[in-house]
Parts: sequence; C-alpha cells; structure tokens
Amino acid sequence: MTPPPLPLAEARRRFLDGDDVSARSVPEPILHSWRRCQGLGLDVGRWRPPSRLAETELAARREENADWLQRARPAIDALFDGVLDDGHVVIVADHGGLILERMGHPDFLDRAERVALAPGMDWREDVRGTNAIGTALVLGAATVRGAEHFLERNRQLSCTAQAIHDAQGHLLGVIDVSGQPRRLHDAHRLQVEAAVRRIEHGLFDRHAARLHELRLAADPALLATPRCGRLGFDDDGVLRAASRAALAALGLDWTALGRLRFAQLCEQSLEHWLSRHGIHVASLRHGGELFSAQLLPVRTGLDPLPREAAHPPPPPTAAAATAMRPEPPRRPAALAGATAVADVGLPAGLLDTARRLLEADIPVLLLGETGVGKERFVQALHAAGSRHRQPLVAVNCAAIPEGLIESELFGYEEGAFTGARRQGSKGRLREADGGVLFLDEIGDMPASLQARLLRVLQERVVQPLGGGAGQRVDVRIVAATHRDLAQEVAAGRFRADLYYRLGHYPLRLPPLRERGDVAQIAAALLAAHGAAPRAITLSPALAAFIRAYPWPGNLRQLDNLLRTLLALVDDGTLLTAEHLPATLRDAAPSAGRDDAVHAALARHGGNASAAARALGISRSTLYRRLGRS
Ligand SMILES: Nc1ncnc2c1ncn2[C@@H]1O[C@H](COP(=O)(O)OP(=O)(O)OP(=O)(O)O)[C@@H](O)[C@H]1O
Repeated sequence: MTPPPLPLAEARRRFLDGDDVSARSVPEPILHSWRRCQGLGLDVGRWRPPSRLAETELAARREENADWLQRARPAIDALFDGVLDDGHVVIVADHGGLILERMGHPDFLDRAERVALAPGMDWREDVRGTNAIGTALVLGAATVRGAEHFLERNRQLSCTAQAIHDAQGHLLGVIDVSGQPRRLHDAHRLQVEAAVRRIEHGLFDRHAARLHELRLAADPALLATPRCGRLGFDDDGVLRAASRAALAALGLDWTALGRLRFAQLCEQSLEHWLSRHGIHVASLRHGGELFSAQLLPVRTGLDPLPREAAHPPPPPTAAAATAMRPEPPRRPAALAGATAVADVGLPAGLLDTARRLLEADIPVLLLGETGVGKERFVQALHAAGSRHRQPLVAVNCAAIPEGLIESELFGYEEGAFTGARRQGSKGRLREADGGVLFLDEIGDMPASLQARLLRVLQERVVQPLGGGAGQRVDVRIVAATHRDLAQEVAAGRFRADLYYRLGHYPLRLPPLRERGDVAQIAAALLAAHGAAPRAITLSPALAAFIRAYPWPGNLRQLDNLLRTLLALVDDGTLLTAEHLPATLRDAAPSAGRDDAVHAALARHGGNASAAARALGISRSTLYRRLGRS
C-alpha cells in the first residue's frame, strides 16, 4: 500500500535528514530543485545575502534589458494592477536572476525588503536555493510556497514566476508575483502566465515582422487569439521564429529553428501555400494530431528588430521549450491585421494622399484625437509605400524622458556620458536610414530638441552625441500628434519653423463620432477579432447605439469594448445593448438622433455637401441618416 502524503514540514525534515521523500508529499519540481540545492552544498539555515549591486551597475543592467522591458511594460503594468489589491509585489528579473524592478503593495514591501527581494539582488537558484525566480530560470516556470523554499529565511514568501523568451528561444528574464503564504492563489499563476503570453506575443510580432507566419491551433476559433501557436518562415521556407505554444504542440524544441522546413510540416511547399493568395487556412496533421493552420501574408510590422541587436541575448535554454497547455479562450482575440479597418470610413483617399506625400519625400503630419488610429494609419502607410521592405522606426516623443530623447534620437558615441553603453548607440534616426521614421506625439517634443530636429530635417545629417563625424541619413518622416499644433505654435510651445517644415499639408484623421460608418467599422473589428467562427453577431439595436454614441476614446475605446464583449459572451451570441456595461448604457445619447451628422452639419454651417465630405459619406446617405434621426 502506498503511504499517505506527509505534511510539507515533515517531508522537508525527512528530506534534510537524507530520507527518501516521495513526490506525493512534495511537488516533483520542488523536490528536484531541493536536490539541486543540496548538490550545490547550500545550507538551509546559514546564509548571508550577496551584496546589492551598486546603483550605476543596476542602471547598466536595466539599460541592457531596456528593449524588451519597454515592450513588456503594458503587460507588467496590467499584472501589477491585477495583483496590487491582493497585497502582492510584481518582480522583474533579468536572464541572470538579477532583480531589475519591484512594484508592490506597501503591506508586503517591508517583508520583501527583509528577505532581500529587492532591485539589485541576485535570486538565481544556485545562490538563493529553491525560489520562484531562480527555479523558473531553470524550469521555465515555478510556483514556490512557504516551506517549499530551500532556505529557512524565505519561508515567509510564496511566489509564482515564469520565464520570458523571445521568438528565437532566447531567455530574456522572469516575471514574478510574490506575497505572503496563503494569500497566493492559483489565479496569480494564471495572471503571470497571461502576462508572459502577452509579452511573448508582442516579441513574436517584432521578430517575425518580415516572415511568413503560420498559425496553428487545435480549434480554428483560436487562430486569431494569443493562444494560437505561431511559426515564422523565411522566403526559403526555413523556420526562423516560433512561439513556445507552437513548438510544444508539434513536439519540437528550439533546435528546430534554422532546420525545420515548411514542407516538412505542411506537405506542400511554402510557394504552393503562398500561391493561394492572401490568408490561407487549411487543416494539418502532425504526429497524429490535427490542427487548423493559417498562413498570413508577410506583415511589415512597426518598429522591427534593429539589424544588429546591441546586446545579443544568451543562447536558448532547454527550459525554453516548456510545454504550454492548450486552454479555452478566456481572452479576447488579437487583431488579425494591423490595418484591419485602416481604410474604412476615412475621408476618401486620405491614405493615398499620405502615400503620395511620403513618396515625394514630403513629411506627413497626422493630426487627430487620441485613439483615432494614427499609429495604425502609419503602419498602413508604410506597408503601402515603396519603402515597405525598409524599417519603420517609431519614436514616441511623449514617452521618453526629456533627458533621454536626444540620445534616443541622435545616438551617441562610445563613452559620451556616464551610463552610456560601451559601444555607443546608433540612435533611432540612423536606425530608420533607408526607411521611415515615425515621430509620434511630436507636439510633446521638448523645445530644446525641436531646433536640432529641424536641422536634421533640413540637412539630413545626424550628429551623434559626444562628437564624431556627422552621418548622412535618408529617412522619410511621418509625425503625429493629438494636440492642436497650430495652437501650440501660437502659444509659443512649438517652433513655427518646425511646424511649417513638417506640416506642408497636415492630414486630419477624423474622430469616430464624425465618421459615417461606425457600425461598419465595428463589424470589421468584430470580424478581425474572430467573431465569425464563433457565430457572434451584432444586433441592429446595438449597431444603432454604436452609431449614435460619441466615442470620446475613438477607435481604441470601440475596439476595447468589442474585445471585452467577445471575451464575455458565449459562442452564438447576438450582441445587444444589454451586453454593454451599465456605465456605457447610461451614457447612451437620446435614441435615434444621429449625432455625427448633426455635429458635422453644425461645423460646416449647415452645408450638407461639406458635412458629407467630412464624414466620408455621400450626400444622399447624409439625408437618409438625417431623415432617420
Ligand atoms: N485601423 C485600425 N484597425 C483596427 N483597430 C484600430 C485601427 N486603428 C486604431 N485601432 C484601435 O485603436 C487603438 C489605438 O490606435 P492607435 O494607437 O493607432 O491610435 P492613436 O491615434 O495613435 O492614439 P494616441 O494618440 O492615443 O497614441 C489600437 O490599439 C486599436 O485597438
């Protein structure tokens, strides 16, 4: 008869006494980790923390990881938001187990500090014994509760962590949630998993920007969601990028990169699949398993990888291929294409006008409220132009601290300032050489830099910080802002000469409330988010609401709402106004009144032709809509 499982404390005592402990008493990964720690000679009771890394060295480590950290930021912030009220901390460590960031609930920060769970501290397993950060670096993921920690002093913690890999299997770091034992639940592990999935999805987009992407899922409804497996093939049909979900589903590991050929997986050649035009969906049998597969056309993604990464990450690890269990779709589907509704409802020819300006090397200045889709428009513009095979490099002038934006844009020479990378930095302008530079939120560019930027635009020569010869660059410029730039000029906050240099022919993306076919846009977004295979449709009443609501957050708000609804309802649902959150239902404008038409008419002094033009609809449609309201 098998003996009953022992309480953890007893199992631990026996383990330390050298007795055999079964995996029924201690989870197997923990037991293995204890054995590793014992093998290294770690002492459970006597241990002194290594000293904390000096601030300057920590800053340098953060700088080395800045690229993926910046991309991971929205997911980390959302995770933090989700666990803060439970009294936990979120920790970000690099691939060497060094804590780079810690954000947390004040209740727990003190305790975290006492066990040196703090920025600048090393939490590798071979230094700290079994712990979620260090053990996740070994295994890919780990949850370590209370007395499962190898060192006595860490028993006051419970932690769950998962490693992050890029699409080439490079281990980048770890995300961890830590808290008091008993307060950490399985839901926190799922939250960490979801955050890492989101981060890796974004990293894949970046790596695979110029690859043919094959998506795989057991259920076709998952093909447009972050839960699908993703593989990136080059033009020769060789695998160059992968998601862990795809590798796990196919029983492969990272060594398949550079080796696996498209035809080995899909029977026919990549050319054959490509010849089927556009998005190609088929069934695929591999190792006895049946998958739905979808080949997406090559995307020209925003902000692709610089040709040479400044800090090549370490080689792939075996842990990189940890299996990901297929789970039912809990999250909204990802947008299938960056330009899903780029053209729908925009004033006729806006994209074409922008393209012509850019082709003639005339800067494009995009104006529009927040969330109208300026960034998406730029992606579509880049994809439509002759430079679509060259980089599109984005700089968000509002997101970079004033002190850093100069080096970010213009680059710097070796040793230009304290904390500078040893080999210097190329700067975004030079990264965009041959391609397109997108200056987002240009209205927020510090005044001191406006003059410098103007000089570059005129002379097309970049002078990196710290001296060195000026270098000629060939970039096409697109700038965008939600501010009224003319007003910023009048108020003296934006240089008039730069404004005229950029704004030869400003283009305005209309807010959603002015666009004539919001319901059509909503339908396009639903389709892009995979509503069709789930048989989810929009009721006429909800479409009417969508048309009449003023959408202060524009496309971003509409898109978020639709994604949320899709996540909440079952397959086969007819979406009605009842599904809306109460706050939105209450804010519904008076029934029947077509505010967009009325607003456009008011702005154009009652001139129906001008109002129709602004809305991008015909005059007859305008009258029809007026008649209805
Ligand atoms: N063409 C589009 N197709 C599908 N969704 C879009 C499109 N344009 C915008 N969206 C949705 O709106 C969100 C915001 O878009 P985007 O970032 O391009 O707006 P923006 O005008 O640049 O906003 P901000 O001024 O706040 O930076 C996107 O994340 C997406 O959800």
